Amino acid sequence: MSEDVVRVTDLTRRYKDVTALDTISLTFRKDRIYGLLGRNGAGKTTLMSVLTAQGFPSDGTVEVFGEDPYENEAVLRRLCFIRESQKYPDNFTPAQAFRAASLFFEGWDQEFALRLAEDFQLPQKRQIKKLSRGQLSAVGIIIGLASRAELTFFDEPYLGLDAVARHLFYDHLVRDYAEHPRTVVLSSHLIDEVANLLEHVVVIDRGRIIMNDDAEAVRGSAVTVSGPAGVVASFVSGREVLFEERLMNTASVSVRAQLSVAERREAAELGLTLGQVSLQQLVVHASLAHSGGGMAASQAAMSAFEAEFTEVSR
Ligand SMILES: Nc1ncnc2c1ncn2[C@@H]1O[C@H](COP(=O)(O)OP(=O)(O)OP(=O)(O)O)[C@@H](O)[C@H]1O
Repeated sequence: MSEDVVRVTDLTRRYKDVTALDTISLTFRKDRIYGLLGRNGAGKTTLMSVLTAQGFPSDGTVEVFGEDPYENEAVLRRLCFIRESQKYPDNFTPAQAFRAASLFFEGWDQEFALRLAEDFQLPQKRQIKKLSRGQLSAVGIIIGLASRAELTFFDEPYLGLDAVARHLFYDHLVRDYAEHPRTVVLSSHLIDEVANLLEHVVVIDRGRIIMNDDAEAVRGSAVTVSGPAGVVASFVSGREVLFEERLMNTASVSVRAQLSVAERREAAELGLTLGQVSLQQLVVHASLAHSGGGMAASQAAMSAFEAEFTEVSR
């Protein structure tokens, strides 16, 4: 039996003159945590909307649990989609939202929901419309976690959440996932924060997939070499330079490379320092390159781009 819970083939989604998704194909496997990353307007929400039947393809096919999800109750009951701007019925309290969720999701764990509500310090009897922005996000996060849906989408779920609450979310997600494996698709601009959660990374840029790889493989695909500029230059010669920074006579150059033990030893003998390139930097570089930003970017350009890429409105 197939381990794919999602199978998308040549999916295109157009909104009038905007092509939000452009002939993309991908699969999401059972019991993995996916990061769905990309710049503003890349097409992430559109993809999640189509997969959860809240939007429909203009072209191509979408299968979720082997079936077309559109108006398919049996499939939709196995999905949970938590959006950035999640809406609830007027006058609902969190307690009522949890009750409604418990009726819909077979795997709902009320005890877990209450524990999460306590951790997030969520007033459960206050009307949702009176909650703060961060508390509203907490309601969505609790429903997303406690539903234990086989396929859970979190689309930038933490608008307004403070750093403590965001880390609570990450901790609970990882721990609960270990006990109750399922497929989670997390869209986020805070790549460094979520990097350690992700097992697989899908990056979309202007409606196209530009990266679809195991997170470990992505992380291991590059290295930063630092030291005297001339020595660094000759060590990285012939390799694809992702970005570089120079300060006086020293340089720090990130290159696409998986160095062998011998190469690492050689670097050490030359007095060079090797460092990891973060997932965020690699994703930003991929987006920058796809946007026509050229090959190697200066560190300043990278930083500016990174700030723009990871900016979240609060
Ligand atoms: N209902 C709509 N009508 C017209 N254009 C739309 C509609 N929804 C989305 N778009 C456009 O489709 C593109 C993809 O939007 P989408 O919301 O999927 O991006 P995103 O990757 O989720 O962005 P963000 O990170 O900013 O949330 C954008 O150019 C957006 O303006």
